[in-house]
Amino acid sequence: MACRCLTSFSLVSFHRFSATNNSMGTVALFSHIFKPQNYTRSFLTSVSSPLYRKPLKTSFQVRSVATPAETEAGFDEMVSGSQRKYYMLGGKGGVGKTSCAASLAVKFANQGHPTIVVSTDPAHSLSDSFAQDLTGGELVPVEGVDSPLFALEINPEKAREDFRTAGQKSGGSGMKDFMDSMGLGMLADQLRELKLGELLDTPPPGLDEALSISKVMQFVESQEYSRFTRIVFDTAPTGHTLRLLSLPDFLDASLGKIMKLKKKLTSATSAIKSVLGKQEARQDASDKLEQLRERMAKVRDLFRNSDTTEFVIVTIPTVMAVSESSRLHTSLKKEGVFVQRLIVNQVIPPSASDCKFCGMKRKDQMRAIDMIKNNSELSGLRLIQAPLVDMEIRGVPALKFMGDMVWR
Ligand SMILES: Nc1ncnc2c1ncn2[C@@H]1O[C@H](COP(=O)(O)OP(=O)(O)OP(=O)(O)O)[C@@H](O)[C@H]1O
Repeated sequence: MACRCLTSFSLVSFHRFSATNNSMGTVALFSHIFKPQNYTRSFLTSVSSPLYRKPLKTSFQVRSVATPAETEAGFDEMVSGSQRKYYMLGGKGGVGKTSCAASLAVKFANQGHPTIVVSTDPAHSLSDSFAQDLTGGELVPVEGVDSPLFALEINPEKAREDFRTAGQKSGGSGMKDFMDSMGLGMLADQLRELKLGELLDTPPPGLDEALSISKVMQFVESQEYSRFTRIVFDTAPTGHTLRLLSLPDFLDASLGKIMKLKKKLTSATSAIKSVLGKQEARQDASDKLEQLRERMAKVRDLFRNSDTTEFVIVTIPTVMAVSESSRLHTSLKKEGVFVQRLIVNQVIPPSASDCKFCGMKRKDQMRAIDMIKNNSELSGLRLIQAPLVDMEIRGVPALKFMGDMVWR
């Protein structure tokens, strides 16, 4: 007999409706279904299609995953207030970071927040998730949402290429332009002046993160972005993201060293010049470096300000993913980054069928969830369980569907 244990969260009906209705009709259908009071009746009517011989006991299945108060995300609190808010979603590869980030962005936009969703993952999947072409490294409007929602896939491939070609341009002016575009032009000047040009010859490790940081600096400073009240980051798997968060400190320290070196060189040169009687007035470039340091400090403070920024850890109920999430939380705490929510994604709903595989798998998942509850790093976080659905979550209506399950 076919396994029907996941059909309580079935997207099948959604796809079948999509084929015949326009997308707005589909959105309306799903917002109706996912009002808690409508769960039972709507599911019974929507999944009791010829595809399914018997009506499913959906009320039992849905409620058993979704009812405990501790599993609610507290979305009201996330959506309240017009102050600019940053949400970073991160975790192990493949756990559903993009789906959770995209669904959160759709939900914010549908609640009236002009929103940007930014991917800092070099292997982007925002375009796949929204089923729209969002590539190109620029803000692209997402279709099918109520308030402005823009997506941005930061393009590290292009940045690396630009880096290489910029270095080859005559006089290094290309490199200056490139670094300027990242808000780091001053650094290029200083490196060249200090004859540290070779540092600019090959793309340094961390260039992807530096690009993301430069974007964050633009969000903080530029008028162009000031109207957006929610910015959601779909981050890269753990290692990359930790580098991203520690980069402002690293750059700050490097800039500090460069400034010290520069001061030494400047005082040595001016001593020689004064001996030779050639004291000349010159702009104090250290001021500009100092400016850059201040901007870095702003980004660092932004990451660590619990009033404006929250990191949401996404995981799945496996021992390996839970262990990594625990380590991630330790590192985030060390970085001073505020975390209070943990999404456990792809939880198999309790099965009404006799599928042995699903039963075993669910037991295994429940053990991993117990592990979370007993883990000193994770037990204090608000645990949000998101069910495994039986189809890929792609396109705005599907993301809205997911958002209404996860972000309540
Ligand atoms: N709750 C869910 N039920 C079913 N499928 C899901 C669920 N969450 C995510 N998926 C699917 O799992 C796959 C991976 O999801 P997603 O791209 O969001 O993960 P990710 O953590 O961002 O991955 P990566 O680390 O590769 O960027 C996608 O095909 C997505 O549709």
